[in-house]
Amino acid sequence: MNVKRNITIEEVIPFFNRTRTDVLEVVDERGTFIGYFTVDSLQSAIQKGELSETVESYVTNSVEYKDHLIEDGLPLGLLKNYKDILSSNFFLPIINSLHDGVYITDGEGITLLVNLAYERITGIKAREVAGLHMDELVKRGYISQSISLEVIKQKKSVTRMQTIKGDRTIIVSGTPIFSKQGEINLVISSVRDITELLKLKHELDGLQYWVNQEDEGDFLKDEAFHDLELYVASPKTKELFQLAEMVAMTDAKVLLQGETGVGKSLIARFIHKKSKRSDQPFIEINCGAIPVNLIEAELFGYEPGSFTGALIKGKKGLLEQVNGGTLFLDEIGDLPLDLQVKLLKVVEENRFMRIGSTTVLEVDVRIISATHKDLKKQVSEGKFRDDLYYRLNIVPIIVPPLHERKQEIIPLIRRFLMRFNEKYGMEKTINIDCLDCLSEYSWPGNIRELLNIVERLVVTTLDEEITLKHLPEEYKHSYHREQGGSDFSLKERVQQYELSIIHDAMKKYKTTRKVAEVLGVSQASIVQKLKKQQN
Ligand SMILES: Nc1ncnc2c1ncn2[C@@H]1O[C@H](COP(=O)(O)OP(=O)(O)OP(=O)(O)O)[C@@H](O)[C@H]1O
Repeated sequence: MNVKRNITIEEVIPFFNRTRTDVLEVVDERGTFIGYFTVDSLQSAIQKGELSETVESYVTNSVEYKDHLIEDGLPLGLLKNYKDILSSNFFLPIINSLHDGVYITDGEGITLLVNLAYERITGIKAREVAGLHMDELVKRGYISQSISLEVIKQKKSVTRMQTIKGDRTIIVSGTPIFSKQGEINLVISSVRDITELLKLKHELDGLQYWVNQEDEGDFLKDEAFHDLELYVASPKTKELFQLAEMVAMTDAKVLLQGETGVGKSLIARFIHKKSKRSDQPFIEINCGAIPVNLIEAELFGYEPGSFTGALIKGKKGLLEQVNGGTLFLDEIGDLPLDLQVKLLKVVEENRFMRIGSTTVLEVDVRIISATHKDLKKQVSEGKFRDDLYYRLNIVPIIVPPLHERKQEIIPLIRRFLMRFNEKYGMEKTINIDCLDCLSEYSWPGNIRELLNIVERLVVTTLDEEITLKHLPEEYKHSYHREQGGSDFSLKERVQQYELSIIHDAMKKYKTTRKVAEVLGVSQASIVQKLKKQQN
């Protein structure tokens, strides 16, 4: 802070108050430095009653005052030595009183200061790292990645989520402090342990779930839900089941659409249970799983000796067996075109003939169909008859994939955990990081996959608590990728990355042969990598 040489002692007093300094620079009219005006001079001028004198008459040129000048709130002379400031009796207690961890490096990445909270959160002691370059810390394995170095490289603030000590999740935010010349003087990184926060978040999710349960009232208490072991864990799913309940009252044909494992069969059974046909049979046939030449015989039945391999007495088809009840045609998109014609007759008139018979049989069957394919596209490609499509699709019910109803993941895990604990007489729990990781996973196999992994974890985990280390690698890829770092070696990380590429490709191309072709490696290598991961 500088003052003009011709201002009076009286006028200079507020400058001392404002800047809390004890030395001011004095300049001439052109701004050229001519000396210092100190608080001692001020005192002596006041004692002498020379308040109307100019500061120039009290100017001193002694260089000892230079270090007392205040710049950016810090004494200029001391600015040369951050270590002294940072380790001063004034600064250390302040920084040690913070709940968040603080890590300070200079502009080169040399560790200057680590506070107590940092030691507590990371287990890394200040005396072990003081004076070390961040590169060295990474090399010695203290940390997997240095945020400070990234800040220095990018010349801007950087924030990352990291896993430390295997089970703690932390958020590290590094901020650069620039000099007037635009160079980085210091990098201040704050470290917050968010494990507890995540726990709270998931407890809240869990709570929300129970609140929803209360909210469901009679809807959930209905025994149809319990018989089917069906959980309604979000308003979206509730709407879906309310729609299903409404159509259950009628005989309207329902077409359920959605990815594999989302719960289409379950909804079909729910509709049946809620309908007036509930005490009649419910029969499910998977049109994609039965060989084409057998579907016809299965559905329509046949007369004695109508084809080679037929039973002597002939056979009742499913349509006859399910008379009065509900027939669920799963994977309807796989039904061959010639059978679609025959099915259309049943759908339109409730009439059909057994194979090898000329007698028309009449049945009263409700048909619910389902598909994971885009049936409309199949119609436009000539693979599915449009008349049949419109007949079956009176009420379309679209079941969204699990990754679109993320808030259901944790409640479902909890419910399935309870189910399998009960089934296997166990008392397993799942820790919060594991839940967090599973809630970030993409669930290509939807609820079926979730059900299977929870059962597998309950049965195969020896510890009482299921943690991240018990999860198969494929469930951890996106989690580690998202967190931008982990305590894994480079080799492990490369392997994880490689596997995530294979998994993404498997989702797209379905077969190991095609994936091998696309990725330019042998099929055996893909199979081997996937197998290795499962072991
Ligand atoms: N809301 C739910 N509550 C409890 N379990 C569910 C729920 N939805 C689905 N499931 C379970 O997930 C598994 C897969 O469901 P389902 O067989 O109905 O799926 P899908 O869509 O018919 O699959 P696909 O197309 O492969 O036949 C089943 O074990 C089912 O009981």
